[in-house]
Amino acid sequence: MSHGWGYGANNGPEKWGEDFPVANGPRQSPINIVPKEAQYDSTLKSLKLKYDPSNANGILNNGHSFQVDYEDDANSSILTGGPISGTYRLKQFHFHWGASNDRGSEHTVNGIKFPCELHLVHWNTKYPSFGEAASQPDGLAVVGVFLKIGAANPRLQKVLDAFDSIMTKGKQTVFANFDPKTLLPGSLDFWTYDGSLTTPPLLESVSWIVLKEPISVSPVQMARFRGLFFTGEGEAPCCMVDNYRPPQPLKGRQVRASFK
Ligand SMILES: COc1ccc(N[C@H](NS(N)(=O)=O)Oc2ccccc2)cc1OC
Ligand SMILES: [Zn+2]
Repeated sequence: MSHGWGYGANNGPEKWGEDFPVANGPRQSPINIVPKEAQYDSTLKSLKLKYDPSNANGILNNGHSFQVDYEDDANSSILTGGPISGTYRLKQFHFHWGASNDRGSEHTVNGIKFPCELHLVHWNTKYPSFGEAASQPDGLAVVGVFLKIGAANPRLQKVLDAFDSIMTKGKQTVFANFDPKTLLPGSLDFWTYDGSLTTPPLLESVSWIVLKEPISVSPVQMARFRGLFFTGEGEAPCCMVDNYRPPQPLKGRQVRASFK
């Protein structure tokens, strides 16, 4: 794959293994979650997310999704508890979505795809940086939240309102004072398993924490996600849709549940 990775026919998930052989590794993500096969683990702690809204530091169209970045030079926006030990700092959050409401999420539940999935990416502070942590088996923790079609979600509004400034690849704009905790559902019940980044470099360093309860998104709000572009200004426009990797083989991994 001479050109960069993406989600098209020539550079999409089926081709990533050419440049990133770990694509066929033992702990790849996402996966299909089968609740009946998940084992309840009473030793799992409750998830603790403590975010400082003032750490929000801009929103960027990176050509694969859009991401909201967070200052991570102190333990002010952190994840603890759940399946992880120690303290993980929030680095950024981003989304994956489909061209239509029948697809878009990366994880699936009993084979069901959601229209969108939110990822909050955190790194283990036992390592000096995100980059260092990303190469360690216990380096990252990503909280995944499903979005399902329903009433318009007012919590998404601030993110959606920034889209006009980040329509094309490489565009970024100011994005301050935002608490991603407002994007979480009422219940923090979760499934957890050992996995990887779902995009190149597909590093097998992620403790996945997928929340059972989805949050809502309206059809109109989903249409706004699809108005973004993979391509840069002045290039032939290609709508930013279907930026998800399909589920990968479980390869014997156990999925644990924090709830009965
Ligand atoms: C802070 O640096 C990184 C952060 C994240 C990811 N990959 C991340 N993987 S995921 N889906 O498993 O969270 O996916 C994307 C997908 C689209 C846009 C941005 C992140 C990769 C990073 O550097 C390589
Ligand atoms: Zn992601």
